Amino acid sequence: MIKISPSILSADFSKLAEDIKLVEAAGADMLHIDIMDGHFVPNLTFGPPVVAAIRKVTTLLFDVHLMVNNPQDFIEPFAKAGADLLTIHVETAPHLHRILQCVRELGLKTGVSLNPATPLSSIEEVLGDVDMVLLMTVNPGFGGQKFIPSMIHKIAKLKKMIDERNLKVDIQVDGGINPVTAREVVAAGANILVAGSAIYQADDIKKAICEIRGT
Ligand SMILES: O=C(CO)[C@H](O)[C@H](O)COP(=O)(O)O
Ligand SMILES: [Fe+2]
Repeated sequence: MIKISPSILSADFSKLAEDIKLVEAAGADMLHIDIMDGHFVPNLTFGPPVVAAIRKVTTLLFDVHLMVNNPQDFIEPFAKAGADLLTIHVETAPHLHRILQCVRELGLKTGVSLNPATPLSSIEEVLGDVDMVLLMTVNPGFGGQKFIPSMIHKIAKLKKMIDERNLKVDIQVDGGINPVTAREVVAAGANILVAGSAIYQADDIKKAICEIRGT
C-alpha cells in the first residue's frame, strides 16, 4: 500500500488551512511539514505555533520533517504542537539513539532521515528503533528541485537491509517526486511518497495524488 504525504512547503501560506483541507479531501494519507531553521538548511519555514494552529484544521497524521540543528531542543515543542511522526536528520544528531528514545517516550512515531550523500551505514545500528527511514532524493532546503537518479540504488539497498533483518520499517522518499519518479522509487522499495510541487502546482490535486500513488 503506497501512502502519499503532500508537503505544505509548496502550499499558498496566505491560505494554509484551505490548502491543507484541499489535500485532505483529495485523499492524502498524511501531511508532510518541513521544519527548516536557516542553519542546517539555507531556508526558514515553520515553528511549533504554526503546527499547533494547523492541528486545529485537519485530522491528517502530522509527518514532521525536522531539518534543524540541535533537534533535541525541538522534540517536546513539536510533540505538544501535535506532531504524530517526528523525523530527525542523522547529520544533526550525534546522540541519535537517545533522541529517538526521547521521541518514542513522548508517544510519537520515530523517523530518521538521510541527506543524499549520507551513507546507509549511519543508521544500521538504529534500524530496529525506527518506524520510518526518510531518504532525501534532493538536497534538503527547497521544494521544486530535480530528483537525484542515483538515489534509486540507495532505496533498493535500504529495502534489502530492512528485509534481511525481518523489520517492518517504512521507506519514505522526499524531493522531486512526480508521477514518473514515483514509479521508479516504488519499484525500488519506497512506500511513503512526499510530494510538494507536483501536488500543489497541479490543476487537479486529486488526480495528481492518484497518479503519484499509481491508483
Ligand atoms: O524536505 C523538503 C525539502 O527539503 C520537501 O519536503 C521537498 O522538497 C518537497 O518538495 P518537492 O516535492 O517540490 O520536491
Ligand atoms: Fe521534507
